Formats: sequence, structure tokens, C-alpha cells
Amino acid sequence: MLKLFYTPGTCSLASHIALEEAGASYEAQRVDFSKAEQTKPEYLAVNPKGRVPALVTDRGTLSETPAILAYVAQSFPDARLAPVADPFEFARLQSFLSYLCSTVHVAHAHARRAARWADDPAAHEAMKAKVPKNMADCFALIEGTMFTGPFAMGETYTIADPYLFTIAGWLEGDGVDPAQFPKILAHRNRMAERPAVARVLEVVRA
Ligand SMILES: N[C@@H](CCC(=O)N[C@@H](CS)C(=O)NCC(=O)O)C(=O)O
Repeated sequence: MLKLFYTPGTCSLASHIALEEAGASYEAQRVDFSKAEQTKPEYLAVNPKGRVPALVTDRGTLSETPAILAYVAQSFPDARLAPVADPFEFARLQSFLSYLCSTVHVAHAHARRAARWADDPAAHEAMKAKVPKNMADCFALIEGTMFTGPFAMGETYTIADPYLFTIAGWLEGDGVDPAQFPKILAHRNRMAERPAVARVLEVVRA
């Protein structure tokens, strides 16, 4: 059975929701950051990066959200979570996932884990100060050009939706008023109404 390692409040929420939307049979195992479990040998044996999410499959462990999302979509084709048969549309979806992972998530991450991003406290403070503007810039681009709605990729629900929902959930904590982005805010509210999302949130908030 698939096993997802997750931590509440993190990007692992996207993979968790995708598994639930896919109707996958999986086990969810919490990694407690407050006990630094992600740095313990037991977890590093699962994911040497010391990060969540990690998805254990019968062929090995996957990390990196876009890869896990694509794996879920391709493993459960009946759930229709990605246009896997259309090279252009699938590439367009991967482009959206890559932007969220490589740019938006990284803009958010600069607010955290000082030692990883900057050598001294002053440099880290300077990075943190830029987080609201960097996040707002990313979401302005998504709202203005990338997001056509009602779903992230247009008319059809895909694996980009739980990922966008997850990252848009960080806006307030990153000092950004989501009301600036009405399309993203409406998407976030719609996603929160999905039964799969409610089931996952009940687990991660327990
Ligand atoms: N590019 C990775 C990022 C993974 C990542 O940064 N995960 C964070 C939570 S959102 C984490 O595990 N942080 C723990 C740490 O940095 O110690 C992905 O998309 O999965």
C-alpha cells in the first residue's frame, strides 16, 4: 500500500488531497516538525532530503510534490486528475506545477528555516522582509495570466488544484491579503468545499 509522509500546514497537503481525490488506498504517516522528526535517522532513511512529502510505493520512495502529483494522476487514470494522453496539455500542467514548486514555494520558504537560506540573522531578516512582496508578485501573475478558472488549468479539475489550494492557503501567514486576488480566493473557497479536501483536513488537523 502507498504510504504518504506528511506534516500539517505544509506542501504535503497537496499530495494528500490528490491521493484522496484519486480514491487511492494509502496510509498517512505524520512527521512531527516540533520534535524535529524530519531530521531523525528513521525518516532520513525514507527521504534523505529530510522534507515532506514523501510517498512510499512498492517500487521505491518518491519526493518532490510535482513528481508525486504526476505519479498519483498516472497511477489512477480513472480519477482523471491530469490530461496524460495529450503531450501539450500534460506539459502545460507540469509547467504550472513547476512554477508553484520552483518559484512560489521558494518565495514562501524564505520566511522560514534561517540557517538554510542565509548565513547570518540580518541577512535572513532581509529575506523575510521580502516575502510578502515576492508572494504577492507570484500570485499577481497567477491571478492575471495563468489562472483561467474555474479550476487551475481551466475547465477541468487536475492535480494543479490541490497544489494551488495548498500554497494559496499560506497567503495570510506570509503577510498577503488574499482579497487582492479574487479569482484565487474564490478557487480556494471552492476547493475547501470538496469532500476529499474536508476528509484530508480532518485527518491533518486531528
Ligand atoms: N520541493 C519540495 C519542497 C519540500 C519542502 O520544502 N517541504 C517542507 C514543508 S513545505 C519541509 O519538509 N520542510 C522541513 C524542513 O525544511 O526541515 C516539494 O515540492 O516537495
